[in-house]
Amino acid sequence: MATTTRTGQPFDRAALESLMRRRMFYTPSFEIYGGVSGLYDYGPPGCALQANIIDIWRKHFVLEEDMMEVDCTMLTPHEVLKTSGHVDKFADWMCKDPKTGEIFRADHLVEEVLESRLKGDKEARGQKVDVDEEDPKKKKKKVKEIKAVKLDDSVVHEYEEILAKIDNYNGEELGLLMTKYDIKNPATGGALLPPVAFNLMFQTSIGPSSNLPGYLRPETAQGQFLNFQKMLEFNQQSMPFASASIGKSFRNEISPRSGLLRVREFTMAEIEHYVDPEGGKKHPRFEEVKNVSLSLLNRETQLAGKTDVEAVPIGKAVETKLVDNETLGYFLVRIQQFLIKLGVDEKKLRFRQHMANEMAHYAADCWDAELLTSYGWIECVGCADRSAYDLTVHAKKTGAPLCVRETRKEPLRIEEWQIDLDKKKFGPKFKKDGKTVEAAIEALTQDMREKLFLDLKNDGKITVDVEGVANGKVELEKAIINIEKRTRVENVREYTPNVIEPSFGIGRILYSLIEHSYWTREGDEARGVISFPPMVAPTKVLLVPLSGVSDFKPLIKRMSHRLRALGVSNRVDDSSASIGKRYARNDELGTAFGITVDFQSVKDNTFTLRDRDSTKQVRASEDEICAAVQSLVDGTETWADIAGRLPKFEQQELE
Ligand SMILES: Nc1ncnc2c1ncn2[C@@H]1O[C@H](COP(=O)(O)OP(=O)(O)OP(=O)(O)O)[C@@H](O)[C@H]1O
Repeated sequence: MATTTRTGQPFDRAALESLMRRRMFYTPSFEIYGGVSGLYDYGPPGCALQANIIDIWRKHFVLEEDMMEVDCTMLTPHEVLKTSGHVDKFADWMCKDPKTGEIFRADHLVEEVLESRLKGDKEARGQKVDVDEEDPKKKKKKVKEIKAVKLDDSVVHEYEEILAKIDNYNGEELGLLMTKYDIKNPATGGALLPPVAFNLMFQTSIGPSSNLPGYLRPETAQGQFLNFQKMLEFNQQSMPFASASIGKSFRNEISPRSGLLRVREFTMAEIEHYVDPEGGKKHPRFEEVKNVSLSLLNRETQLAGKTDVEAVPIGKAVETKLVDNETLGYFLVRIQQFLIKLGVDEKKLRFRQHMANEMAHYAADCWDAELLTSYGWIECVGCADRSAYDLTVHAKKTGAPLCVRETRKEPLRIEEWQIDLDKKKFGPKFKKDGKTVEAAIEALTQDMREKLFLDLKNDGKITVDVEGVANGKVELEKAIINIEKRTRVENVREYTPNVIEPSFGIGRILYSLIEHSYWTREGDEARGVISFPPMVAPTKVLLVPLSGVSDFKPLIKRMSHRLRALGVSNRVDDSSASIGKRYARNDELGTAFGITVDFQSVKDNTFTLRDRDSTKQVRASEDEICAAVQSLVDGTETWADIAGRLPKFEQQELE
């Protein structure tokens, strides 16, 4: 997809990809062995960038929202993921070419084929066509592959509608689409088998005896749910509260693609915010954010085959029930604020609501924060209201009380039908079936009890359906059973909290942020610049001695030491390259500032400080420069503030 940089230039993905490789932001894993698709290693700038993103995430969420962080294991026993539903349902649809053995992810294949036909239609109508490919050779090939075939307007509309809701189809529906639109192996034209489910979890066995099957976790959430009771206790039984976790997750993606955007091992940061389901899932801090507008792409728009977004203040979105509740709305705003703090381009951010089929059956509402990149709109954060599903299924399976018990302010008086059994007669009558019969009686609904009360009154005996006993029915006489309406006083309220879950893919955010921050500075040769906010930049300061003169060395050493003591990362470039070249090399890495040591520095201990984006410089004393850098990095001042109060340094020829 053709996108533009922050300065309005056409975005050149090939140039950025080459920069990423050259400067080792990230690189394919096991490359000298030929690599494995969907696995990447991060190099020094990538690691520093990721660490800074995670650091800001911790401050923005864990610290600001007083969350409880946990670090749970990645190895997870089969039983846990069976209970959560992942063993049966965590799957994508794949289809196989029986002739070549090639495997395609069904929804991606339908998407690609329809998109390419739409491109062919554009070509046939003489319109400009974008080709999504970083490798120039492959790009040329792809352009050649586009067949200029004009489609009927109605078919164009159908294709657009399908593409707008491509995440909404199950395997059967994808199979029908493939038949209806004659979708085959794009390379050979060979017919494909119907889509089958492929579970995305990596299976393993824990321990030497291989009798404890397990998986590498596909998300961090389950570990958090299983610790719910302990965390509630840690929080002095007080609700609402949230846990948070950062760590690796693993998914055996059918066709990893688009660099860091679809990989098989990635860092996730997830929050599980537990809320009382009664009272509309209010959030105590909603008032603070209610006027913040978000760009929302709602479900109805997508169902109509459109992608128009609407800017809506979250207060209004919750009031009109477009967003299900305050807590979900609060987190959508906090997610937006976090992404903008990182330096994401606000114009390339939208929140897309999940369609009914796309959401898990138990979810009340779900929105994805999507970022626009040259690969199209990419889901970077999912934010779902998972209702009480997870805690309920784990509690049911294990018997652990994953619920909240609260003393009621006012005791609750409940009128109800109660049943008493005369155990002395009941036991001998039912013998070995006693427990089964008792359980069936216990499980009778209030309506049923009322009916049985009348039967007992009128006939002196009742008949109860009991599964697992002969005939499936038992008879009980007045002498054994008594049914009465009584008042029960409940002092404690017991409920299973609902969960709002914001789930962040750190790699997707990191890559999208790099795309949003990258541009090229025109000059003798165009040079890449990555304009990360100082707080996010992998390295904050580049220290450059004007030349190799030995007088500069102690000053550089001292400055580096001082900055380190302030917690400001810095690197020295004392190579023989020109100052301009040295700055340019670091602009590519996103290094926010440059400090130059020159002859004047030796004389009066003043230094120049250069801003990466504007290339403007100021000159001031060592103390002033260090203080300025610190406030720029922690975000208390901007470059405009610094340039406004420190003397300008005009010697641009240093560039
Ligand atoms: N294969 C992957 N590679 C990188 N990040 C991923 C991958 N799968 C999921 N994520 C990240 O984890 C977040 C939460 O996961 P979630 O289960 O909601 O994703 P998903 O809906 O399965 O994603 P998709 O539909 O793109 O496969 C996503 O928003 C995304 O940022």
